Amino acid sequence: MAVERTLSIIKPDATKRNLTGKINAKFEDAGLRIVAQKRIQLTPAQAGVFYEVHKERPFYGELCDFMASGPVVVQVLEGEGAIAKNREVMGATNPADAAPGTVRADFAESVGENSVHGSDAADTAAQEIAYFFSGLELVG
Ligand SMILES: Nc1ncnc2c1ncn2[C@@H]1O[C@H](COP(=O)(O)OP(=O)(O)OP(=O)(O)O)[C@@H](O)[C@H]1O
Repeated sequence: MAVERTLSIIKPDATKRNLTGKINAKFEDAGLRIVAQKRIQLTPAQAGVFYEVHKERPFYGELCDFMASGPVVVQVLEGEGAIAKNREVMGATNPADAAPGTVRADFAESVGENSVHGSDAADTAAQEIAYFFSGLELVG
């Protein structure tokens, strides 16, 4: 399987509860290497651009406000099959459906405030990484 990179976000509900280290431990234990990482505060408009694909969904406004409600940690994870592996470690969108031991099963508060984001495909991963990181910030 090819080595891939994926964009991960530790969302405001998780940074607020000091869960960054525990979530990163799950990524690293699964063989994902954190090759770039920074803590930033998004504006609702910046969150809106990131989640543009969801703009027709009823929860779009709520989602943008939530993503701007506190700091997020944006990070690039690297490893074999990293995109699918990260989504496996994250668990289902709704924590009630997430498999035991996943980030969302252990930490998410609701379907909206669900602790993490992860890219869903190679093309979106490339776009999402470029939204937050410059080439200079990405070391192998
Ligand atoms: N019914 C809902 N009510 C409120 N927020 C929601 C709802 N469904 C999804 N969301 C929010 O929108 C995000 C994107 O939804 P999507 O269906 O793409 O889930 P996902 O692919 O598991 O999550 P992500 O894109 O964050 O990795 C979710 O992670 C969640 O924060």
